[in-house]
Amino acid sequence: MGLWEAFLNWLRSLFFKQEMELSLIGLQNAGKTSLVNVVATGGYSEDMIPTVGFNMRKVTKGNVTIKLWDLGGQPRFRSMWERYCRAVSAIVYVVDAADPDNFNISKSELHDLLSKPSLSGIPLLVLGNKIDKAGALSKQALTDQMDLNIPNQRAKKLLSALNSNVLCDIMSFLSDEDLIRLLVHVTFQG
Ligand SMILES: Nc1nc2c(ncn2[C@@H]2O[C@H](COP(=O)(O)OP(=O)(O)OP(=O)(O)O)[C@@H](O)[C@H]2O)c(=O)[nH]1
Ligand SMILES: [Mg+2]
Repeated sequence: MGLWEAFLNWLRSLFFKQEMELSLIGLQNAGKTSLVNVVATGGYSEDMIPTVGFNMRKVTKGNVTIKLWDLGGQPRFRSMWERYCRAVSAIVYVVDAADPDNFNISKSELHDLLSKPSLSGIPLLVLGNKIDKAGALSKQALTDQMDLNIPNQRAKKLLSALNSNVLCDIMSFLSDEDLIRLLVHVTFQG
């Protein structure tokens, strides 16, 4: 980063507090609450209980405050997903990349959600979790599996989403290690 740009960023940071809201969704056991815990406290535990309904957590780092809606992934909670995604800055869809038995249902739930007119235009980040496990799909394989290969028009939007502040700020919350563990694909629905 150039000196001038760094200076401008510093100046900006004095005046602007950024706030954003994210919704974490995906099937049960995908690792959403674990991700929230990593972002909020850096802690990770194998001993988790399924989320009933939803949890909300606010995390502040520097000038950025992120409100995280962590939704339950069991079938009985999925009808709430849309309601909690309507007004957010970005949707984070978490997939267990090492659970082939659930890829199809995860894909259909994701595409169901993406077909909702109320959610068009909201950036979507698809995270392939559990890539530490044997047999976890690679980024490309998961992209194919989830049917996220997007035509040219969308690909352009994908690039603009990648460059957008919102997603950059989300990224800056995660350590390199978490990112490598989690990041699979970013796309943009519009
Ligand atoms: N191996 C491995 N296990 C993980 C990872 N992330 C989460 N888990 C485990 O997956 C299990 C489920 O994690 P949760 O975070 O509760 O999953 P969830 O998506 O919040 O589930 P619901 O609340 O039911 O929707 C826990 O036993 C976690 O320890 C990961 O990156 N690798
Ligand atoms: Mg949970």
